[in-house]
Formats: sequence, C-alpha cells, structure tokens
Amino acid sequence: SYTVDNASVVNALQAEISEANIRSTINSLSSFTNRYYTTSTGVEGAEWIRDKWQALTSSRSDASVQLYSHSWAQPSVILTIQGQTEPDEIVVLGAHLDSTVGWGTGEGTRAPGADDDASGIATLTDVVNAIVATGYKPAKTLAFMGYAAEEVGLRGSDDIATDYKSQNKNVVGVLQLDMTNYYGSNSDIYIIGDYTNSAQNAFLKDLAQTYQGSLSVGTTNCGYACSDHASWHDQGYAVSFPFEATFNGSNPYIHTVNDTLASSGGDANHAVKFGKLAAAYVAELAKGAI
Ligand SMILES: N[C@H](Cc1ccc(I)cc1)C(=O)NO
Ligand SMILES: [Zn+2]
Ligand SMILES: [Zn+2]
Repeated sequence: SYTVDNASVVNALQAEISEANIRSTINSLSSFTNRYYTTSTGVEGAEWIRDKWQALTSSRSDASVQLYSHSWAQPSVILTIQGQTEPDEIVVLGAHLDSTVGWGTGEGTRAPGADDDASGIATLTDVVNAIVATGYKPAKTLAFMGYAAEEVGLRGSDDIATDYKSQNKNVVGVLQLDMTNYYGSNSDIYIIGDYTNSAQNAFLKDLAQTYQGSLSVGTTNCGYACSDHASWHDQGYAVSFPFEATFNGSNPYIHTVNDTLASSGGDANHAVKFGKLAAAYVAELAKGAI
C-alpha cells in the first residue's frame, strides 16, 4: 500500500530540480550524431551517461554505476543506490538512451532524440543530482536505468526486466520516463493507462497533486507496447508511465532529425514537472531521510 508521509524529503529534493541542469543534459546527449543501438556514437552516448552518473555520485559510498551489456553494441547503464534498511526492496526509475530516425539509421545518420528520449534521461539525471545535493539516503534500494535499444523493440529493458525476474528480484515499483519535454496538450502530465499498474498510477496522481498542486494531471492510452514500461509489465512488476501529452498532442518531431531542444520550445520547463514527480516518487516509495 502507498503512503504519502515524507514531505520534508520530497520538498528538499523538488527544490533541487533545475531547468538549466535538465536542458544542459538534453543538449549534451542530442549533440551525439545519433544514439542508435548499433553505432559507435550509440555506444559513446551510453558511456557519457555512465560517466555522468558516476561523477554525480562519486561522493556516495552507497552508489555504484555499471554498464549492462547486451548482444548488440550499445549497453544499458544502471546506477544503484543501496537502501539503508530495506536493501532487498528495489525501486526502479528508467528512460531509454537510444535514438532513431527510423529504418536505415546507421553510422553517421543524424538522430538527435532530444525529446525521445534525452529528455527522460536528463530528467532522471537531475533527480540523481538532487539526491546527492541533499544527502538523501533511501530506505529501499534505488536503481536508475538508461535502457539501450528501446526503439527497436524495447530490447534493452526486456533483457533487464527478464533478468531481474529470473533472479526473483523484489522490484516494488518502476517508473518510466519517455518524452517529458514537449508541452503539447492541455494538462501538464498524462498518466498512461495501458501496460501499467492502476494502483501505482493513482499513487502517482496523488503525488503530483499533493506536491505540485498547481499541475493538472490527465490520463491517456498508447494502445500498444509503446515504451519500456511494457517490458516490466510483461514480467508482472508494477510500473507507471507519466507522459508529456495525449497521444495526439505528443511531439510530432520524434524519430526525425528535427527532434531537437528547439522544437520542444528551447527550454526544459515541461521536463521540470516530471523531475519533481520522479523525486516525489523516490522519496515516498523508497522512503528514507536526509
Ligand atoms: N512511440 C513511442 C513514443 C510515444 C509514447 C507514448 C505515446 I501516448 C505516444 C508516443 C516511442 O517512440 N518511444 O521511443
Ligand atoms: Zn521513439
Ligand atoms: Zn522513446
């Protein structure tokens, strides 16, 4: 069951979420020619995230960052922050690190993927920064994941979710962030209703309304396995996917050379809402203190 009783930690983490930080990470990631799962720059993009998460958490003895290898070139990245009192219970926050402009993407093809999904990686990266800046220590273990090869069939998250299930890991909840920065519809945050967990979705809506009272939260469906949340759902884990807009209002530039920060409005103001929500999710599901 979900409780909302860690306000001092939520408010401290949310205060650290920074539009400039998120924008900077989006710019860095979208400057790789592409982050396609088979290319050299796709590997470099993953390594950049590993280096960034490692640098952010270098002062934390409870944190470690690993590359997760797959059968293709691009690895996934997993940052683990050990829980203080319930370390066997794991809270997963994920986004995908690959980008595409569709079939034919290859070495040298330009695919910036600023919204899809540098925005998700950048949003999670700022939550990591907030955790370190505040000195927050979770009661449960946190696993931040950058998934490889989402665009070619949710392949990186499928490998990882299947592996976690086969090891019987006690993942108590999963949050997916894929496209957080294109403000395309009337409401601020849309909770995806399919291939997700309805109880956790209600918890997420509660968190948004409790800790970002001015936000409006809607719901929408994908109608198919549209991102990495489906990999976790397929393994029977409770997953939620807060999304930038309705299906029809979502970023029309994705999977093209025009998926740039500029085409998302030139700032990360929309992504900040998701960063604050993810921070609240961490503090209220993984509990712990500063
Ligand atoms: N199709 C997904 C993006 C996507 C996800 C949800 C909705 I509603 C609309 C669009 C994708 O390209 N993920 O990488
Ligand atoms: Zn995509
Ligand atoms: Zn995506």
